[in-house]
Amino acid sequence: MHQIKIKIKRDGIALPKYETNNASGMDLQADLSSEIILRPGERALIPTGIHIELPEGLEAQVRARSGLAIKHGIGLINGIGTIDSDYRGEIKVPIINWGNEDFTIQNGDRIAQLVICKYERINWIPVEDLSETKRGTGGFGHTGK
Ligand SMILES: O=c1ccn([C@H]2C[C@H](O)[C@@H](COP(=O)(O)OP(=O)(O)OP(=O)(O)O)O2)c(=O)[nH]1
Ligand SMILES: [Mg+2]
Repeated sequence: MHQIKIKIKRDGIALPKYETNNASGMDLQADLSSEIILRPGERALIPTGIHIELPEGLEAQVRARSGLAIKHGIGLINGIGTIDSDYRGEIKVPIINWGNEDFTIQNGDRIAQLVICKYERINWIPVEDLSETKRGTGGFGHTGK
């Protein structure tokens, strides 16, 4: 288990936690002074009140919660949010209401989840030719349905 530093903006903000024994994600709670109502099609950047310090080699991914997606059409505008290991700002969640009803977010609501992952950094080697493979340049449905 990695020990990761976390700074919370003010008293009363709970640390994100795993909800079950082997959950990969920790839910992120909205840190709001007043509720936000998202009309259908509206988006908002929701603060969480937390800042983290990841070591080189670990990133955090902000992912949607499937229950909110299925029940209310709530998703992340950016697909999966990337929290770089050198980011020290507040983690924020860019959410959108894809549903057809208003969605209300209150302080403390669990709006997304945070997954800590390993990442690799690379150097490019520019070349003229790449190795041959059976797939070659085929893609995007090339192997059939
Ligand atoms: O869902 C997200 C995505 C990003 N971030 C923060 C952490 C991340 O390290 C930083 C930059 O994110 P990203 O690289 O995805 O955005 P950008 O538009 O490329 O901004 P920048 O030019 O600052 O890299 O914003 C969040 O708080 N939530
Ligand atoms: Mg960037």
